[in-house]
Amino acid sequence: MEFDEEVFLTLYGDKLKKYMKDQISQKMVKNNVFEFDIGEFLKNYSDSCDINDQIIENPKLVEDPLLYVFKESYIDLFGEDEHVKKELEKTQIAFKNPLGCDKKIDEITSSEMNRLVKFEGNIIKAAKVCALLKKACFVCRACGEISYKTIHDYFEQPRSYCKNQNCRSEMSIDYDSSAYVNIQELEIQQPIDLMRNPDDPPRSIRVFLENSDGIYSGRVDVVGTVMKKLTRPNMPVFEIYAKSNHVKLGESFQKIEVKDIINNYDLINTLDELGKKENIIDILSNYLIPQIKGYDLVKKSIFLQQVKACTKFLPDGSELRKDSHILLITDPGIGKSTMLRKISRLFPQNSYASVTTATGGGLTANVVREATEIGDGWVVKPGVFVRANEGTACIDELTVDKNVMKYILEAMESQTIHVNKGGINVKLPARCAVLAACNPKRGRFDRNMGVVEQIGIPAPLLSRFDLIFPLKDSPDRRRDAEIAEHILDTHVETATKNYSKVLGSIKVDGITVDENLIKNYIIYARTCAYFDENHHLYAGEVDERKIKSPPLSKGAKKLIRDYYVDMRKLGEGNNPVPVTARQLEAAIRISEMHAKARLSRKVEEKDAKIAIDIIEECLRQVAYDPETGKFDIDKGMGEIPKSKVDKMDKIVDIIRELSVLSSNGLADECDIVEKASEFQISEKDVSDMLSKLKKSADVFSPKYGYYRLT
Ligand SMILES: Nc1ncnc2c1ncn2[C@@H]1O[C@H](COP(=O)(O)OP(=O)(O)OP(=O)(O)O)[C@@H](O)[C@H]1O
Repeated sequence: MEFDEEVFLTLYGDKLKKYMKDQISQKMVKNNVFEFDIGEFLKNYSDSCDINDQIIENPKLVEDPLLYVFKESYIDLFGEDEHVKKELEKTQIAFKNPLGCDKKIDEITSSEMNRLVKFEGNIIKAAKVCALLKKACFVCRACGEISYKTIHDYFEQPRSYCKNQNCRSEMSIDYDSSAYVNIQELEIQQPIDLMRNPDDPPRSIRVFLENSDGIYSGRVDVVGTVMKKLTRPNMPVFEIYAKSNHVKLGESFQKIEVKDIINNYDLINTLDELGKKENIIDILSNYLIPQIKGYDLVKKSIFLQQVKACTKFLPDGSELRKDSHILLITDPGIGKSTMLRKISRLFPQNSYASVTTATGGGLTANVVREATEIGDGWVVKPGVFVRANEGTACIDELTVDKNVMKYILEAMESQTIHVNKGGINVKLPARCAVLAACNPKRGRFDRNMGVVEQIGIPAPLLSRFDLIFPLKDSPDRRRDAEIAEHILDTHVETATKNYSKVLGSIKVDGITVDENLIKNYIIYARTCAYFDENHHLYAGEVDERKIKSPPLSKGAKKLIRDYYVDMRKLGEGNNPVPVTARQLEAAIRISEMHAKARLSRKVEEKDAKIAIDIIEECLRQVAYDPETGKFDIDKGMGEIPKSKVDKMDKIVDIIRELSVLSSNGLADECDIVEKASEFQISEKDVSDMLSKLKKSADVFSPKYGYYRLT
């Protein structure tokens, strides 16, 4: 359809003028950009629906007549003086809500050239914001004629010739009188949930975003014109890119999904019915990772982690962490990678990475030099934690690289990633739960050693995990037979595509529960959409501060407080310190998750009881000191346990005493061992502690077998 400006203005000029006058008087033009909301216009003028097609087909050609109408509307409203004239010359049109041009990134091909498209994707690269010459002011050096010309194609040298009949000479650009806009170069990747095959390499497209305030991460909706750029001087080969002046941070995935849920009354009734079942959390969590048999408490904790705790904001607007981080330390081959991969595919915001292949920057964010068209080449590349914002970052083989663990600490506590390099200084949101997994230091658990000595994770990072599950692979005839049966059934069902016993859906009192229903249930619980009073809030732009969520009941508060105080009491005197404030907050978070997971309007005592039981079970497995028979949180969080600290002090006293008594000021290791045995400290413990004291430079060994204090 050939575009004719005259015909366009004849057909739509009056309606556009009326619409624009209404819009201009309602909201001032921001950054010289008038957002023309096509959908909104058609609501007012449904008989002009052809305009939508005209705009999609010829976005560049339509801009000028739209601008002409805009200027007329503006002058009708505010009159015209030199200032208004100058401002109007800088104005541009941004298209919003075009109808019928939604594309997936892998569908944006040469057939879309010069057309308007709408697509969504994740920002995987973002350069710094620069200034773009948008409206060139051309001056004729011969006769002084001045004209303005919008630059549509960045890669063509702008040219203009004098319109004066007697002149017609080429004009030159007056850069000082030209109009500029912010521009940012982005690379946007197709989200995994929009891919036909999630295992295919995702497509990405370069986007030049005009009027950008600086956007560096997140899932975005883009409206833009498909353009081309010559890639080689001597071959007609072009790279496709999108030129946009309207990018909107996409609403988080669950908010989009929850809109579908709250409009589906049958689904709401089904979910509400499920929430009433007595042991619904156990049923759903056990079915969450069907291919793995057993580890019910781990699966329950992972299920609750997906539900997330309540969103709470402090008066200063900062958010209290609602994500519980979970660490699995497992013997080889028990299914940790399978569990992480399964969770990473549950929702688009969930991401998976293995530290064997990911760098610290790859997990958090990188600022690197790359070939960009604009800017000085520095680009921000959001990592797994940023891409998992509002979801879960599944990090496998956590301990294979000590350097990587340093990067993760900030992300897990502050839930933001701060990058400041190459002139780019931004804070990226990383409000995600972490589900991490690793093997013990020596590859598998040594039954003679405490768990924490075998973890190899620095204490500050270890203490960020609400729950730590050491999973040992101990041969057990009955359990091994069950797992073997389960694995065999899994293989048979995947081979025959007959998902029945292991991978098929389950019945809960007549309700068929499949993976899709579980996802909906988790979103329904996570967003508290089961509170009717939240439904209208999810209909439009969601303000999380207004979402109602289950408050802690008096009984639950008392239970958590008493648990904390009782366990802290165990730390009195010479006893090890059993819990810290972090475990208290973990108890609050997990109680809230459990209440939400059963669609309860209140966090009750039973939720707090279960949360405390889960935490105690972890403490028992990780922080329990077999020698003293007590909980020692320092042991569980990677510090040296109290009992070891007592023994360590004793060894130091012995070295001090023997050094003073000996002629050369050194304590002989044999004498240390003999003296230590009087305090029930074994030779192995003496040797361990001497090596720890040497490593911490508390003792010095000038020659083999002899020690003195530093
Ligand atoms: N309890 C289980 N139930 C069902 N399948 C299991 C179980 N444990 C292990 N498997 C199977 O064993 C295989 C190994 O699992 P996976 O690769 O996840 O182990 P891993 O713990 O990651 O091993 P590694 O620590 O060596 O990486 C997978 O095919 C998994 O399905």
